[in-house]
Amino acid sequence: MLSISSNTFPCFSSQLSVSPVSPLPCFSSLINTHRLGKVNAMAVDTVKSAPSKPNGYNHAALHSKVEQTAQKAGANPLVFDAKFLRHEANIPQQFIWPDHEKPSGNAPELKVPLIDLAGFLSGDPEATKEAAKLVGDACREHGFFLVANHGVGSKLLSDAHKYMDEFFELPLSEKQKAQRKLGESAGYASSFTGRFSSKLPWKETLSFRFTAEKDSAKIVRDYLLDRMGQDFSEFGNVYQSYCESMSTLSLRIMELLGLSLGVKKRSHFREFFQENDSIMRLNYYPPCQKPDATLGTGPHCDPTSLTILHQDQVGGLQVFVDNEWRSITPNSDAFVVNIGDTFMALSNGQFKSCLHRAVVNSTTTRKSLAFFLCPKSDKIVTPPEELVDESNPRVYPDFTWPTLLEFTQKHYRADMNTLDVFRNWLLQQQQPPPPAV
Ligand SMILES: C=C1C[C@]23C[C@H]1CC[C@H]2[C@]1(C)CCC[C@@](C)(C(=O)O)[C@H]1[C@@H]3C(=O)O
Ligand SMILES: O=C(O)CCC(=O)C(=O)O
Ligand SMILES: [Fe+2]
Repeated sequence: MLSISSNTFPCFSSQLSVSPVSPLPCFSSLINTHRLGKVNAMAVDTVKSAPSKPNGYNHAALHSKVEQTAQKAGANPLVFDAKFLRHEANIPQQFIWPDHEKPSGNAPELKVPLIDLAGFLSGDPEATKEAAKLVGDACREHGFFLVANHGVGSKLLSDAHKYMDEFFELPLSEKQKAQRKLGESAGYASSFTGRFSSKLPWKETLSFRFTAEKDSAKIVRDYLLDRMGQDFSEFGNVYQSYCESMSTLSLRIMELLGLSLGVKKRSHFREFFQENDSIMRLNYYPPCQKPDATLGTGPHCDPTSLTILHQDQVGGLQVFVDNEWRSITPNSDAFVVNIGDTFMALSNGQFKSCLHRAVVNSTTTRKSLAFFLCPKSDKIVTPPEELVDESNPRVYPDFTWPTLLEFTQKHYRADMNTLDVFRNWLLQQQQPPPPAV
């Protein structure tokens, strides 16, 4: 029988009153885990949720207390070893999501537009106009669309899936050579057992940084070789090429987004992201014997700018539209593209960063490859002036991506309210201090 006694100290309890730059360390006592040893927890909580987005999802119940769990030297952390857990009839309590967030039955399909990029990529003006219109409609409605004839080779895609399988099938100790450290966004994580102490996602992830800057030409390859050793040279080459293709594709999509928003210079957003500093993430969802009790990835809006996702044939991605969860049917010839919070801010709120999640199943491992486009660190996230006027005043204050990234890695577990909470926090920082007494 699983027993957990979590005794977290609310380090930060008052609303919007924390500095995300210097969290106070605060330790709680042991959490006993299902034959998995013990973990010492550090609860770094944070800012509470701002008023929810008007999409009908039950935000009220989703208070955004972040519990980030740190390992204290000498303690055995909770370990998510899918080799064993995939067969367990009873899953550890930490993976059981609250009732209002549990996946419920069948999610009807969401028909998102499939945009054929062939004409646009070859410079056909009519095809470009048509693609920009479809993209614009989808982004104003929910922010999700598919792209086909995207120019990414099928061999590169199948290699990316093949090497991903090989990596995640390695023994846990091998994968842990690339262990992700607390507060960092790169590395291997078996669930987020060292980071959160409840609502754990039923997944393993491998994340790494990609930058389009010329002097970091082999950043992905070098990282993977450095962490995993020379045997990973082909793995490194494949993911270096994959990220380069994703960066190129996302810049083309940025041009379409510029056209559909009607900005004066159609290359505005393409240029903004030219030297992007992005995150590549491999999501590996093992089977789970209690798929209705847990989630592979919890409900969230991506804090990043644009996500380009390739999901395998298993299915599990769901989007919250018109008050219900809807599924996006896998299509191996297409990428799923979605707007993230940072682009929502860049479009002055016109394009939606929509709530989504990934469910798991009891029989089949599922994989998805997510490229999260992010601006270079010094770029100010501010909408072009033509998107701001008297009837469309500024919705979000200026910020830079590293500030939002740090917010999600250290202070606020990304969910459907990240952008609102972040905006309120930024606005609060800008208030003059109260007069001295
Ligand atoms: C900047 C990021 C944080 C997350 C990875 C990228 C973009 C999406 C974020 C995430 C997927 C949103 C859901 C919660 C999260 C913790 C996860 O389940 O993976 C988020 C990622 C993260 O913080 O690691
Ligand atoms: O696996 C999926 O389909 C979605 C994953 C996701 O939303 C994410 O990694 O941000
Ligand atoms: Fe996502």
